[in-house]
Amino acid sequence: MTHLVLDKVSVHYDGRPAVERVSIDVAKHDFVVLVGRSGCGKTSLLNVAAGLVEPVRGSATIGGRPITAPGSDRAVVFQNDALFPWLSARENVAFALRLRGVRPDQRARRADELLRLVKLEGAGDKHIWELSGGMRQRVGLARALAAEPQFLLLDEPLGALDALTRERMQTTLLDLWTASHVGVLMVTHGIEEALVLATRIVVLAPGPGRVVRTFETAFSRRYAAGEPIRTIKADPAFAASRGELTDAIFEGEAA
Ligand SMILES: Nc1ncnc2c1ncn2[C@@H]1O[C@H](COP(=O)(O)OP(=O)(O)OP(=O)(O)O)[C@@H](O)[C@H]1O
Repeated sequence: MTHLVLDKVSVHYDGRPAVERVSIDVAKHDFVVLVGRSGCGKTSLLNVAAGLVEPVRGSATIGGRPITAPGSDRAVVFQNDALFPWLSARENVAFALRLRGVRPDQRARRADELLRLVKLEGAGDKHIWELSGGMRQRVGLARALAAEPQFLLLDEPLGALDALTRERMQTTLLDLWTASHVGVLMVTHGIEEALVLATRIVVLAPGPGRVVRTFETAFSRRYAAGEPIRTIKADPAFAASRGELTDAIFEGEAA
């Protein structure tokens, strides 16, 4: 099985350490979430995985091959992803299909399949400026999946959304992850979001960024197995994990 592996990665900016010796292993079917206080290096690590930042020490590999640049095996989605506002939702997704070399006569059908996957069936003709924030973010995800990546790299993809839309998008993300068999590496500031989505949570601390705890979690697999998200969140085990994760994030911080 293909793994995306960061092995003892250190990142420096202008000679100053931002991340020290962090190791993360994402297999296909994993949903690994990075959490931690501001400045602990979450985005830097995602950028290493994306091939946008080169570590000063350690290695980043995918399927054993070094990551040296962005590649079609990884798709990145940011908080405010730039879609083309003058194109329709379908055309935005079709654009990514064109880059992949999909034949013109197949693009619209495939784009509609991807829009269906993110629950935007029927919105293909709408222009981006006609869509809500949550709908735009779903177009961004459909476009990312158009490249048929093995791994999705998500940097606060739901951060700009209102609380209710964000909650709904969490289950959309889980549905996508289940249906598309991609490995996910995601950054979030949301503690509950991390618990809902992750199969593994990596807690980082700043000064410089390092791993302080790793949690294996089962809530997202329970959702994937058919348990309703409300039931999962009402489980006392969920509240207990939330407390434990919060403690791990703020451990060592002056009260
Ligand atoms: N391009 C850059 N040039 C210089 N310093 C940088 C650069 N990018 C990040 N840093 C520094 O590296 C450290 C880690 O930043 P990074 O953005 O990876 O953390 P983060 O955990 O994602 O933060 P946040 O939660 O605030 O988004 C910070 O101290 C930041 O100031």
